[in-house]
Amino acid sequence: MSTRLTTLLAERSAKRGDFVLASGRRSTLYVDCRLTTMSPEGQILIGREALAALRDSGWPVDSVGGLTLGADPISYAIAHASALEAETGTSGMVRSFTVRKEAKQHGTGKLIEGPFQAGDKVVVVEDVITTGGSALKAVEAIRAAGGEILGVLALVDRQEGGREALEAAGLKVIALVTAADLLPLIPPA
Ligand SMILES: O=P(O)(O)OC[C@H]1O[C@H](OP(=O)(O)OP(=O)(O)O)[C@H](O)[C@@H]1O
Ligand SMILES: O=C(O)c1cc(=O)[nH]c(=O)[nH]1
Repeated sequence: MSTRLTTLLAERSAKRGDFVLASGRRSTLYVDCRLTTMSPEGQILIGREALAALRDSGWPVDSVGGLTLGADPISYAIAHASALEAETGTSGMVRSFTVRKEAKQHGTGKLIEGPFQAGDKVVVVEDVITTGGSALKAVEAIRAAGGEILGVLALVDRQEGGREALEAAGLKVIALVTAADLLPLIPPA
């Protein structure tokens, strides 16, 4: 993990305050990853580093995606980086997709949008893991649609039990940055 990505997350995304989280927990730390993942520099760094982590894992990944919205810019950056890598010749491209929180109520009625295919070997993407509940929701949706889950890739692991919950469900977890990496870089409240 580059110091630059950790620094970007600490400077732009990490906030101290009083926050209610997706799980209903309260926390004095919030990592608004979108401020980093949707920025030009974040897109380049995350695409490059997340793809490198996937390649290092040895997982034969066909596609990446997770529960909208946090996962989306990360998944798309990985797909983009894989296309750039493929231009220089060595590795296969990685498709990206989005898992909606609820199936669309009109049009195609899809829960999973984008070029996901049944039979894909999938890495589930997360921006933040807290309890792991959102990643597990994505895993269920992808399995129900015929995907095979290789593991979970998160930008930030808050180290609050989510990794353990995912591992207990038989899923390997890769995190690019942890709360322990960020906390020393954030000013006290
Ligand atoms: O590990 P968990 O306890 O599930 O918490 C982490 C999730 O919480 C946030 O989603 P949220 O639904 O708040 O936001 P989003 O719609 O902006 O992605 C974040 O993007 C993760 O997906
Ligand atoms: O658990 C959450 O909902 C959560 C934590 C966090 O640090 N950032 C975020 O976007 N969501």
